[in-house]
Amino acid sequence: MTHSEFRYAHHPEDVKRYTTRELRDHFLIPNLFKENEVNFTYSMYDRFIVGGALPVNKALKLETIDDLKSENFLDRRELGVINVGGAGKVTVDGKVYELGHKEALYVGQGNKEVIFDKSGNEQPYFYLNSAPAHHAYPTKKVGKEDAEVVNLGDSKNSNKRILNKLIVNSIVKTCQLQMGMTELVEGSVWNTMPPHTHERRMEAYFYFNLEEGQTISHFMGQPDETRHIFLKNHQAVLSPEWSIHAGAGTSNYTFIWGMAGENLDYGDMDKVSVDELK
Ligand SMILES: O=C[C@H](O)[C@@H](O)CC(=O)C(=O)O
Ligand SMILES: [Zn+2]
Repeated sequence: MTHSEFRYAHHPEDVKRYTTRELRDHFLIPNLFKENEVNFTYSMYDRFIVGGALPVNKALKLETIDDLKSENFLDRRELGVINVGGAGKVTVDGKVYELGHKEALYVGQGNKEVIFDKSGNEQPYFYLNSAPAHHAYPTKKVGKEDAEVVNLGDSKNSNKRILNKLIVNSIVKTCQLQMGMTELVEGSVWNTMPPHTHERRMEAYFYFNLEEGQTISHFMGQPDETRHIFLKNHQAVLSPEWSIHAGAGTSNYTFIWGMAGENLDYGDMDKVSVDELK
């Protein structure tokens, strides 16, 4: 079964007046994983789709949704998949890709049948990002050993983390999509601090590997007008092009970042220093 929810884009002047409830309704994606369902949130931020597929006792098909008005989901789109659970497999037009924990798959535009399933007894959790695409690039698996690893931060500033570029243009050809995974080292809690914006691209963060009973405060907003949203494990949040996107947990955690928009230049960021934040 497939569910989809629609989200409009927002003007930063309007968001200044949002209540906690409104911020959560518009930006937080609280329920990505439901048993035997594919759940999508279709946003007007670069028409980026955030989703989750949780095949428990049956395989799940990537079905089209009303918002697309296309016969197949990937007729005019590309898809990124990262498995944040146990061993799973994704079958793309008959070809099987085994995806272990923290492994990624790029699925090119034009593929008709995509099936998410378990590989054995373990429970896979497939996190999905999709963006409009105008060219069919080849489908490609990106395993842990294929990742481009960047060490960021230090324990003195509680932001020591390992950034893994997975679906980026130096590793796999894409039209718009960029995805990767950042792992916070034990004792470190801050991601993307110092923060940045990139008006050329929107972004979505998906937080996982957060221990039971812990929480993450995700920070958004223009650098001089910030707001926060408290998140639980397995929740995602949309980041408008005008917004910072950073977080601090009550413990360490891992998160997936996904972006789409004007360019494929990962390093195109407008950096903000911590003393500019308000
Ligand atoms: O535009 C890029 C993204 O915000 C992330 O890659 C940042 C991140 O993972 C980090 O600093 O921990
Ligand atoms: Zn960013």
